[in-house]
Amino acid sequence: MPATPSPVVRVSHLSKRFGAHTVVQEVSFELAAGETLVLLGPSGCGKTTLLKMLNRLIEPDSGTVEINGQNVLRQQPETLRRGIGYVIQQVGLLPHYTVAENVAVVPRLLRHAPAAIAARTTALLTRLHLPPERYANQYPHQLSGGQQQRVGLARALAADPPIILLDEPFGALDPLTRSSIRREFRELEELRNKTMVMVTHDVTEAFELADRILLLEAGQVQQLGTPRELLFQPANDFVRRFFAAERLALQLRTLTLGDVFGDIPQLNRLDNNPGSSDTFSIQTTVNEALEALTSADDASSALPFTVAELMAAFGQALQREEDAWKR
Ligand SMILES: Nc1ncnc2c1ncn2[C@@H]1O[C@H](COP(=O)(O)OP(=O)(O)OP(=O)(O)O)[C@@H](O)[C@H]1O
Repeated sequence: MPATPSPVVRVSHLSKRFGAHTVVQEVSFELAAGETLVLLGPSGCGKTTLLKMLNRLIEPDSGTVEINGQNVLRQQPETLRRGIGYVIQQVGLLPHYTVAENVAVVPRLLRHAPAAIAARTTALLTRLHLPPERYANQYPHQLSGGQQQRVGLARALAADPPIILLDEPFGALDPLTRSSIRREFRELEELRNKTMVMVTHDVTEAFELADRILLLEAGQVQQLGTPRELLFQPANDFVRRFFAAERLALQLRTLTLGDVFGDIPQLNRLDNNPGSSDTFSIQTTVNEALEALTSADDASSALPFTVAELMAAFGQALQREEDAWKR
């Protein structure tokens, strides 16, 4: 059997107290390369404190953090942080530096060659929908909140760190901008192979971006698992209640056409049809298919079922999930 690759991040029994208040309690998890873990939970549950212990912005009282098998306490915090991208809600761009200069901060510290830095900056700004000829020489105050957030992301990616920590990266944006940046973020080639830990208190965001979710309450792990596990196999009443208000929306986003219709021939045809394979597949979520079927354009003509058929199949799939869990 091939050896299991060792985790990129390993957190063991991590705890932190502020005065008499235990903010993070005995938290453990491991992250494989390329995995996205979302830290989710109510305000004040310890998400940010946990995140900041990964790059030593906060030192733990007990427990260990290992990155690539090395205890972070044995590394210089500055060296450690240069190898880990960090994106925060407040963005923290340097106001008297241009966009390009802000993006280049870490590569300059790392003494990358100027030509390489310029090429990387241009590529990243282009990829993040900030055409460099227009934005490279602008200052942060000349940008919208969404654009500043993109520059913050470009800066975190500039030195190509394998690990990225994100603390409410879209928190300051209005809901529409937020959801469109989130879509871009999901599709960004630069992020495909990164190992990421992201803090949010937005349940939809967590479900859209996470491979696994770590749900915290009062510093304690309530459940660690895939979005689907948290939704369909809640570990306790807290987990169940946490998702109750948005349960239907999350179920629609979690179950796919493959889940609800099984392996039916029409769906296989979808996969094999070059005209539609980019748009719909058995991995398309019920939510995406529903949006297409109810939209004004004719994207839905590629779908071999109606809204009513989709909803009926969705209802049956939910029942199957619940029955499987009861067994
Ligand atoms: N430096 C500090 N000194 C004392 N208490 C702190 C400090 N930092 C955080 N806390 C407390 O620790 C608890 C957890 O804070 P933390 O910021 O980690 O929570 P959070 O889950 O990220 O919250 P939010 O979603 O509101 O940002 C809170 O009760 C907070 O008041």
